[in-house]
Order: sequence, then structure tokens, then C-alpha cells
Amino acid sequence: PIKSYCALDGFYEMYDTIGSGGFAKVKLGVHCLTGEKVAIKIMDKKQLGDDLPRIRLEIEAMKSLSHQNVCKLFQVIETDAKIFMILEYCPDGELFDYIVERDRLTEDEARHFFRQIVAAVAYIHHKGFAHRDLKPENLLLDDDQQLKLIDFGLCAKPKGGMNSHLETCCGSPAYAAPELISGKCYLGSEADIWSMGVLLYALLCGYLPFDDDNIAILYRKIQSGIYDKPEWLSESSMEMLDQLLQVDPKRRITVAQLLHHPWVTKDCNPSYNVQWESIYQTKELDDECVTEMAVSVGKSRKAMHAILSDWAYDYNTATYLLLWKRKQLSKSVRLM
Ligand SMILES: CN(C)C[C@H]1CC[C@H](N2C(=O)N(C)Cc3cnc4ccc(-c5cc(Cl)c(O)c(Cl)c5)nc4c32)CC1
Repeated sequence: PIKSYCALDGFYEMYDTIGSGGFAKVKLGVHCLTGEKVAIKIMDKKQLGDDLPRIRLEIEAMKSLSHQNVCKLFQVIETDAKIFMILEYCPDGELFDYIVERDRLTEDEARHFFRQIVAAVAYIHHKGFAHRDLKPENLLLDDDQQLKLIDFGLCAKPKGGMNSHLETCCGSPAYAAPELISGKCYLGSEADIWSMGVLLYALLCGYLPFDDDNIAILYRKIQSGIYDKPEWLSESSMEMLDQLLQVDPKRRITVAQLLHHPWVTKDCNPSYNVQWESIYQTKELDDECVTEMAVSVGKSRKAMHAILSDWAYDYNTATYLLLWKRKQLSKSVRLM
């Protein structure tokens, strides 16, 4: 391990940088008590400047999100100069690179990933958040082809709920919905659905449906809603894309309809509903994990249960969540 920051000493071992995004550096880390790998997002408060509120927003959003297709936040450490976010490690990197390496995916493989994207988006919408920056760079792969949605720095939790309008034009232009780039008020949920259409097109084709170096021409192409349909697309794929890439947001398919859309649920047993429900019942704590932690620090189970019920996103929260993750993977629920 390299010399880590004193704020992490004894809690995490720090290894090399695995990526950087804008004003953040992401390093590989190991949680000492469980030996589990984590991703440590490191930000310098001075460098953040007026982006600091965006990070606060990302942290608060991620604290309330626990889903198998959303990157899990385990702990937040703040010093005078730095903010550290301890995050779920995704060894196989960005979906973007996965597509580039293969040129494009088969319909079945695209469906395998798209199903998980629908699950993640349905879940965050259910929790009252719109992501507003859905793209392959913000979908990471863990070691068994499970997608994890990241980067909630642009997400919005509209005051009046998911049916109230947003104004700010944000996200990546090529994935932006027509109503968003024409400066109208828009619904975050509807804009996310459009971005999912652009994402699905990228999975199936390996390039973008609307693209141009000149931003004004790009916007005109998006607002026209006309895109190329290469010959390898099946009828059902083209129909799915058309329902997602509807210029009129009121005619666009909703996430609720997506959950049981035949293209999405193809080859699944009839009872299959896209698993948008979270497998994390973060309400009741897992007894075995609580006990293991209590024993390791010589506290009573009751005392440890009370501590963990605060969800302080401190080292205890991280240890519990990582133990629980090990248990899900039927690995030993033991601390170092
Ligand atoms: C281009 N982006 C805007 C940033 C890029 C930073 C590195 C990251 N990464 C990589 O690039 N690997 C190659 C490995 C890797 C492994 N696990 C990760 C786990 C979490 C995250 C992560 C990063 C950021 Cl900036 C977040 O806000 C959140 Cl919520 C999560 N990044 C990871 C990550 C991928 C994204």
C-alpha cells in the first residue's frame, strides 16, 4: 500500500489511482476489518470551490439509495481539506469501454444490461430522484456482469416530487432529451427515459443515434428525433428504441411501462418483473453481522444494534455493509 491519508490510517489501506473524473481522484482501497476492496473518491475542498454543494447533494442522494444496480456508498470521511467517499468497488470498469472493446453488443447482451439499467432507474425514480446524466461512462461493471449506476452529482430531487418540473439544462449533450435542450421546463423522469433510449442505441449499435461536433447541429438532430436504423436491428429492437426516443415527452414510454415491456422481459419466466425492488432491506439489520461486529469490539449486540441503526456512514456503517455484502456472496461473515 502507498502512504495513505492519516484520516484513513488503520481503517483503509490505499493503493493506486484507478481513475479520475473532473475534480475527483478515485483510488483502490482495502477496508482493513473485512479485507474487502473499495473505491475511494478523494476530493479537495478548495479545488471543488462552488462545486461543493454538488458533492453534498451526491452524498445525501447516495446515502438514501441501496440497490443492487446502484453503486453503494459505504462511508464519508471529511477533514478540513478533503472529502473521502468510500464506494463499492467495480473491478470491470465502465460499460463504455466494454462496448468499445466489442464494437457493439448482441441483442441478448444489450437486453441483459438494459434490464439492469431499467431496474436502477425505476428504483431511483421511486425514491424521488432523477439522475439526469445517464450514459455508459456512468455505468460500471462489477465482477459478475452486474451494472452499478454512479455519479449522482447532477441528480435532482424535485421539491414537489417526481411530477414537478425542472429547469436546469445539464448532463451530456448527446444524451440530453429534446425538451431539456430547448430550455423548456421538463420532468426529470421523462428526460432520464430519453437518455436510456440513447444508451440502448449505443449498446445495440456501438455509436450514438444523434452526433455532431457542432453543438447547434447536434441539437437540431436531437430535436428532429430522426436517427439511423442499421440493418442488424430487429423489428422489436427498433420498436423499443422508437418508444424511448419519442421527441414529445408525453408520448414517450414511462419507466413503469418499461418494467414489463416484452422487449425488456423477453426470455424471462412470466412472473419475472424487472428487479427494480432493492434487495437491501436497509430497515432491519442482519443479526449475524451485528453479532460479529459486537463480538469484535466487545460490545453487547443491543449496543451495536443501536449504533448501526443511526446509519452514520462512519466506519461502523462501512463495516456492516461490507460484511453484509460478503454474506450475500455467501462468503464468511468474519472480521479480521
Ligand atoms: C469519468 N467518470 C465521471 C469518473 C470515473 C472515475 C473513475 C471510476 N472508476 C474507474 O474508472 N475504474 C477503471 C475503476 C473503478 C472501480 N470502481 C469504481 C467504483 C466507484 C466509482 C465512482 C466514481 C465516481 Cl467519480 C463517482 O462519483 C461514484 Cl458515485 C463512483 N468509480 C470506480 C472506478 C469510473 C468513473
